[in-house]
Amino acid sequence: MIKLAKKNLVWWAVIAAILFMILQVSCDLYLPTVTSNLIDKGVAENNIGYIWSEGLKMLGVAFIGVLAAAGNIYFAATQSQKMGKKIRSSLYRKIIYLADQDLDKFGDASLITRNTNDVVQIQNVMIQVLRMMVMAPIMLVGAMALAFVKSPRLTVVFLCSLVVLAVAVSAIMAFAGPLFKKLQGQTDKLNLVFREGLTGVRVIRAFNRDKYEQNRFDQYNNKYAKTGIHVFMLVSLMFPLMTFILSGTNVGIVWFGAKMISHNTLAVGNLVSFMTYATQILISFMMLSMLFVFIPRAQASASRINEVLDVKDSIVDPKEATEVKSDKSSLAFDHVDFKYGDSSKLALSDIDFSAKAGQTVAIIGETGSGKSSLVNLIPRLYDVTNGEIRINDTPIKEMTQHQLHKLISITQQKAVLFTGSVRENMQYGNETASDDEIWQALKVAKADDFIQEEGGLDAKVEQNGDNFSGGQKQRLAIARTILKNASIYVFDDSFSALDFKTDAQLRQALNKDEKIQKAITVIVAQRISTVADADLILVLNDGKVVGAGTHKELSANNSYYRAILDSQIKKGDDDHE
Ligand SMILES: Nc1ncnc2c1ncn2[C@@H]1O[C@H](COP(=O)(O)OP(=O)(O)OP(=O)(O)O)[C@@H](O)[C@H]1O
Repeated sequence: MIKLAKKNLVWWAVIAAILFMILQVSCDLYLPTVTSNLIDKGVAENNIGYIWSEGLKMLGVAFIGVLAAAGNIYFAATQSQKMGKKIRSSLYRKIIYLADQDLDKFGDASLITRNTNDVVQIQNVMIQVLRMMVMAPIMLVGAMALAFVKSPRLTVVFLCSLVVLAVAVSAIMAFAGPLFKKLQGQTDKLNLVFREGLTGVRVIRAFNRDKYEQNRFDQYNNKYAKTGIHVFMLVSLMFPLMTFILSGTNVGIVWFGAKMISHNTLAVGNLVSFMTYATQILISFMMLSMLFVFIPRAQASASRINEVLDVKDSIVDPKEATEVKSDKSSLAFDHVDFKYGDSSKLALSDIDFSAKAGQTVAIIGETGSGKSSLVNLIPRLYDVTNGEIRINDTPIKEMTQHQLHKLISITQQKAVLFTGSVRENMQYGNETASDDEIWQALKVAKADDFIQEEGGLDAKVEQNGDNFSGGQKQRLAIARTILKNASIYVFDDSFSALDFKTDAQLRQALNKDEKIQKAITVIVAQRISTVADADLILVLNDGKVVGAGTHKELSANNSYYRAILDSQIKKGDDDHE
């Protein structure tokens, strides 16, 4: 947590909070002495003038104490909120640039918990540190010294209470600390199940699994609640325990104090102030103990946050980037092998092909054959294991990711749209695109008709684009892709949600588009009809290229391609029957 605090502390707010706290504690420590003077010199000697002046002094000191407390709370809260904001910001920035394999390692639910719940834990503890951790030691030492001055003999009484309190609090802490850590882990699990249920709600209903999912959620929810009850029961035990020990201490002080008063070795005022100091000492001790319970909990959160922030970028930019020519597009895979993370099996092996400006490369193959893995290597979502990929004759590892991504425009297998207007979504890859250009792209993507019906470019796109059908979302994503000026356009199974007629019309329009004609198009598809016009078709099987050529060549002599072709002709016949 210290590492996180060092990077994100707002120093001026910390210093202001500490100064205000010192002022507040000084007032709190001075008040019992004023009380004692008021009783011994004012009340006992019936000195009305003295009572007035000390009374006003008391009010003044108490008022300054209240103002100081308000100042401390203000600056402690400012520091904690600003620190939380900085941590959330750094986390978000880190997550945006995390390589896909690292994102997969943490999982969405855990990353969300780390950016919300874990940051809140640190914020809460930061406020307490700036209040209690500053207040308690000063108060403890100050009150002990002043109490000792009032009566060294009576000090023995609260020293005994302090030992009892230390034993009780340590016992509670020993149980509560690990439970707090467990609670954080269970929050992760709960969020994971909740998120899965939320995203898969339609599947759950369609498969009648609502009871099963509800039970699964309840299981984690119960575990979380059970740990929560244990932990908070333990912590709330502190307060009655503290009251009990405090009352016992006061009884002891009054008992011995009364005897000392009867022997004229202690003044009444001193006994009253002594009791206040004893209370302050025990409260300070209690505050410190509470901090030792909460700090480990925040520590667990801090390590979870650091785990993300400390991830070494697996996709690294070169120290000195090469200038990339963008006048003539080219794409080359040079004997590329690729495997995921620690997997022992290659997902792609010996992929070797090249394409020039104006050409279309199509990739076809069974599900799981490695099509998406292959296109994900082009924008360096993953790095190749062996071999090299070159764009416009420059190895992609010699460009910065920013340079590389400027050269590529991609439509993913699952269309992703953002909340906002259609115009905002379209301008995502080309901020300066005019309305005319957007309409042109929508026309090519066969999306102009339904956008017109929806009310034009200002039409709303709801969360995940849920107010559009699957096919409409695909067409919008395709329009966004072609609106961007790029050297390579990648369509990862983007035509799958379109009907045959729209698919054919869209590809025809794409072929006529000037921008696309100057670039290279990579199309991943399942249907032969989608890839038949391509200049080069790669047939993938189990991560290997088992056929490469045009539709005519492959239909004539490639058994894998023929098998796909036959199955689709057969399916087409069946569909017509
Ligand atoms: N993130 C990942 N981590 C580990 N293995 C993966 C990952 N993504 C895919 N794979 C594995 O890599 C292989 C190729 O998957 P890929 O998604 O590239 O196939 P695909 O041909 O695009 O399939 P589909 O047509 O179903 O989209 C599969 O065996 C899959 O299990």
